[in-house]
Amino acid sequence: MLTETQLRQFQTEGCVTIPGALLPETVTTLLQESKRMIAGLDLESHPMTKFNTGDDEESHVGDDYFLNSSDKVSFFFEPDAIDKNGRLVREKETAINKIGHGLHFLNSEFNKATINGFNAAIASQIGFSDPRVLQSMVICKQPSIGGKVPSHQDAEFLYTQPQSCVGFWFALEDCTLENGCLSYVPGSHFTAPIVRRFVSGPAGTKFINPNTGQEWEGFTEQEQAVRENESLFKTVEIPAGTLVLIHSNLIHKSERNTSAASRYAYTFHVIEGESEYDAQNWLQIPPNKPSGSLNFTSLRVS
Ligand SMILES: O=C(O)CCC(=O)C(=O)O
Ligand SMILES: [Fe+2]
Repeated sequence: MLTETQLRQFQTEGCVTIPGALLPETVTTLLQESKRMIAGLDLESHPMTKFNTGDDEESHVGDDYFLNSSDKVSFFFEPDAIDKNGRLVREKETAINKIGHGLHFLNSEFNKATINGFNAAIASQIGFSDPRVLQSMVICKQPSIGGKVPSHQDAEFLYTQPQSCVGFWFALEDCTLENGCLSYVPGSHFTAPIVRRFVSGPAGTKFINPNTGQEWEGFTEQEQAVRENESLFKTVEIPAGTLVLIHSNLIHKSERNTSAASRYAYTFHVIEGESEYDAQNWLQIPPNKPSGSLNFTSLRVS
């Protein structure tokens, strides 16, 4: 449960940190599980998909491997861990950017950390009536090459009508100023409308203007100013075990990891079952998955 102060902060700022949300032993288990999954990754059969939310033209986010990962445990590499011939230039243990997007139902430890009474109670406190877990991932933020996540709003990627997605982000290692801190513009969930959407179609992935449906033409100067004005961002250092709640419309980002320490985090996104999940969203859940249940996994525990 959130305290009243935490709930108020989420409502007014669009983001709140909840220390001690995971027991230390759960943090250890989830970290071990992440590393076990990476140890089991067979490089020979991997398509070497890169994941890059930056503006790099070369990014391969359109790959089927990425688009079809909603019901899998898929591994995405840091762009800087792969040379121009597609070969890994690091050990796989320090080369993975993220693992996703079906951990919440395919891995029993991540399932327990996701579908439980604590998370369900928070979901109901922040206004969900039918909370559904849509996607989950481990973000590794590897030492020295862990890429920055440019400022964005999660609703750009997980668009529902009305907007409903909330990110539940758990630090599995301390998140510090050196290893890729999160920061956000407090209150931007009220002031910054969603002006672009990341969609997939026959021609691959792209950003479109949600109002016109046409290709997105870039931020206006005013929109850009908010997203690039460092003084508007509030930086949060986050001890391991802390939960961070991120509102669908909140402008947030994270920095490159320039340190020698990794910054593992587990995050899943919840949407309201009664909201319409848009058919153009890049992430589509195949019918009858996971394993015969409804499209999304209900966060309610019975
Ligand atoms: O972990 C990060 O660096 C970025 C996280 C993020 O943007 C999210 O979970 O929505
Ligand atoms: Fe995000």
